[in-house]
Amino acid sequence: MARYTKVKGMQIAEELYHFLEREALPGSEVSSEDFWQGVSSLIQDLTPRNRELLEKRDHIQQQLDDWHKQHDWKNNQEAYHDYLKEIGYWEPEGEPFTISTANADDEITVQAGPQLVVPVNNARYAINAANARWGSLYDALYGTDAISEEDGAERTAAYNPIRGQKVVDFGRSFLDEIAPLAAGSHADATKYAVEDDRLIVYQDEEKTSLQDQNAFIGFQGEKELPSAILLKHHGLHVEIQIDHEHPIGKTDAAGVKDLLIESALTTIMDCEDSVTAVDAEDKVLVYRNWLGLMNGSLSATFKKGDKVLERKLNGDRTYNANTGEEISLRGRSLLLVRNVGHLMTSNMVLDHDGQEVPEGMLDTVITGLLAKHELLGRSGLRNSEKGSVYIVKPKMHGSEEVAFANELFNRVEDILGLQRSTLKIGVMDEERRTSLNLANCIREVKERIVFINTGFLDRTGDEIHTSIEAGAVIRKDEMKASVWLQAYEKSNVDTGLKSGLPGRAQIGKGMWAMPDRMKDMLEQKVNHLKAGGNTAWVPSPTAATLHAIHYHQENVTEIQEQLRSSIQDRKQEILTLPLAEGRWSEQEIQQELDNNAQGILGYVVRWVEHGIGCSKVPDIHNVGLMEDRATLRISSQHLANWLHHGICTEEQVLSTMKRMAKVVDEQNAGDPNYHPMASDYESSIAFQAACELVFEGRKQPNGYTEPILHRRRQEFKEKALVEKR
Ligand SMILES: CC(=O)SCCNC(=O)CCNC(=O)[C@H](O)C(C)(C)COP(=O)(O)OP(=O)(O)OC[C@H]1O[C@@H](n2cnc3c(N)ncnc32)[C@H](O)[C@@H]1OP(=O)(O)O
Ligand SMILES: O=CC(=O)O
Ligand SMILES: [Mg+2]
Repeated sequence: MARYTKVKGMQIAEELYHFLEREALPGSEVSSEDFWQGVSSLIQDLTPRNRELLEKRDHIQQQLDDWHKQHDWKNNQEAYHDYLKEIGYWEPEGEPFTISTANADDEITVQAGPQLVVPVNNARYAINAANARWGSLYDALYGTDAISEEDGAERTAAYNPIRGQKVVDFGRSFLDEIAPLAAGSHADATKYAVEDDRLIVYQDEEKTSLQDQNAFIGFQGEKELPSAILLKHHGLHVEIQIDHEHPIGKTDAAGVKDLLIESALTTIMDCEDSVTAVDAEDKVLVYRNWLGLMNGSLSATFKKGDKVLERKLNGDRTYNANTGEEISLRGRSLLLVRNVGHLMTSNMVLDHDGQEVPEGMLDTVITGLLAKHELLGRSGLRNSEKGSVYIVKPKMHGSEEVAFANELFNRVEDILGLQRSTLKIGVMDEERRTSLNLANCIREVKERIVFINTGFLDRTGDEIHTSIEAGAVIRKDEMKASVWLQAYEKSNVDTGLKSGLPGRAQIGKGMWAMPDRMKDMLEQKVNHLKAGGNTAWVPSPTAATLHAIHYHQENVTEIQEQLRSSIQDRKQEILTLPLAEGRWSEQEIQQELDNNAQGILGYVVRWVEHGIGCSKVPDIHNVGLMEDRATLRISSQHLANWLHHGICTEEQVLSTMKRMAKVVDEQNAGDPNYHPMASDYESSIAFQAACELVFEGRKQPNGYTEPILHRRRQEFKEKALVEKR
C-alpha cells in the first residue's frame, strides 16, 4: 500500500510528494503553497465534470447497444443517423472558423517531416528519440531490409562491401534528387569544396555545381576540404559528411562517409499507450524523465554488447553559412508530451473524500509544471524557441470532452502562472464520436491546437466496440481498406484544411506498426503525404530517417493546396459499419483467433509481469508488430465481437489462448526473468489478464484495456512484493 502525505485535504503518495517538492517545484517559480492549493481546487472543481463525461460515454454506449439489438443496421441506415443525432452522438456542426494558434514552433507550422513516438519512462529510448532529429541514412539503409540482400548484399556480422556499395548508390541517387548537379551525378563526385561561397563538385578534372545554389546552406571545416556540406530541400536539411580517414570515407572517391539527414522533426514523449504506469512509483519515473528532458539533465547508462555507454541529449549543430556567418540548427527533435486521457483515475493522489483522482488532470498539471523548467530557460538545450508547451491529448469523445480539456488547460495555466494558450494541444482523432464531430472538437481549442492526428489503431478499436451489438465484424487485416476507415482518414484531412491548420498546425497520420519492415514502409508510407499529412508517426529513429525521404519526394504544402478542391462531407461513409458479409471457413476463423490471441498474450505478459508498455511481438506470420494498448484494444475487441456473434465459442477461444500461450512462452524462452504462462494457466496473472480482456471485453468502457491491465499489473506487483518478503 502506498504511504500518503496530507496536503490541503488531499492525500499525496509520498514518492510523488517528494518528487514534486524536491525536484519539480524548486526552480519552477511556482510556490509549493500555490501549487497544492491550485491542485486541490482543480480536483474539487473539475472532477465532477470529468465523471459526468464518462457517464455520458457509458450512457451513449448503452443507447447504441439497445438500438442495434432492436434494428438491423443495414436496412435502417437513415433511422440510425437520425438516432445518432437524437442522442447527441452526432452533433450539429457550428459556424465555419479558422484556428488562431500563435507561437508554435517551425517544426509544427512550417516544416513537414516524421513524428517519432517513444515511451518516456525508458530513458535510453527517450534520449535516443530526442536525438533522432538527425539520423544516419547509411546506417538506416545498411541495417534494415530497405536494401535488398540479393546478389551478395546480405547483412553479415562483418561489414559487407557489396551491401555497402548499394547503400552508397542509394545515397547518391537521393542526392541527385534533392540537390541535382548542373552536369552529371553525385555518383561521380570525386571532391566537394566551397569556392566563392558556392558548392563546387569535382568529377575528376571536371567541375560542376548545383542546379540551384540556394540548396547549399553551409559547411563545416575548411572551404577547400570541408568535413560537412549542408543542403536544404523541402525545408529539411541533409548533411554530406566527409572524412577521408573513415573506414567508409576512405573507400569513397569524394571521402563521403555518410549522409546525415534531418529525421524526427518532432517526437512525442509518451505517458500513455506505450507506457506501463499504474502507481506513484511508476508515474514518478515517467515524470522524472520528462523533467530531465525539459531541464536537459536526462542521461542513461547502459550496456550494449560488452561496452558501457552513456547517452545524453545532443547539442545543436553549427555550420559556416555560405554567406560567412555561423548558423546553428537544432540538434534535437521538438518534444511533445502525450498525457493520458479522461478515463483513468490514479491512486497517487486521493481527493477530499479519499477517492482516486483523474489521472489526466494530474498529468496536465505535472507535465506542465515540469515544462516550466524549459520555458524558464533552465536548460541550455531549448525545446520550444517560441515558449510553448506541447501536450497531446488522446482518446477524447466528441466536442464536450475537448472543451473540458481546454478548461483543464486554462486552469493549469493559471496555477502555473503561464500566459493563456502557452499549453498547446494535439488532438488525437481516434474515437468515432470525435471523427464524426471533428470540426466542433477543433473549434473548442482553436487558440491552442497544434495538431490533429488519425490514431487509426485506437479508432479501429472504438469502431468495433461502438457497434458491438450490430453484428460480426470483418477480419482485422481488412479494416485498413474498409469504407469507414478510408473516409475517416480523408475527412480528418478535409476538416483540418477547412479549419485553417496548414501553416499553423499539423495534420498528422498514424503509426507504421511494423518496425522491421522498412522496405514496405519506404514503398507505402509516402501515401500519408499524398493524402495530405504533413507529419506521420514512426516507431523508431531508423524509421524516422527512412520516412524523412518521403518529405523530399513530395511537397506536402502543394498537396494540401490541391486537396482543398476535393473537400467533401464524408459522414455517411464514416458511419458505414465494417460488418462481415459472408462467412469464413473454419480454418480462416482459427487463423484469426490464433493471430489475435498471440498478439494479446505476447503483449500482455510483458505489460503485466515486466512493466513494458510497448513491445515488438511476432504475429502468426512471424512479422514483428509494434503492440501497444491501442493494438491490444483492437485484438481483444475483435475476439469479443466474434465471440458475441457466435463466430467462435468460449471453449475454442480458451483452448486457442492456451495453445498460443505456449508459443509466446517459447518466444520468450531466452529471457531469464520470464515466467511461462503455460506452466500454470490458473495462477498466471498475465494469462488471466489476457483472458479477461477478451471474455469481459464487451463490458469494458469503450473497449479500453486500461482498467484490466492496471488492476492486473497492480496485483502482480503486490504478489511480487509479498514473495520478496
Ligand atoms: C497506437 C499508438 O499509440 S502508437 C504510439 C506508441 N508506440 C510507440 O511509442 C512505439 C515506440 N517504439 C518502441 O517502443 C520500440 O521501437 C518497439 C517496442 C516497437 C521495438 O523495440 P525493440 O524491440 O527494442 O527494437 P529494436 O531492438 O529493433 O531496436 C532497439 C534500438 O532502437 C532504439 N529505439 C527503438 N524504438 C525507439 C524509439 N521509439 N525511440 C527511440 N529509440 C528507439 C533503441 O534505443 C535501441 O537502440 P539502442 O540500443 O542504441 O538504445
Ligand atoms: O494513438 C494512436 C493510435 O493509433 O491509437
Ligand atoms: Mg491511440
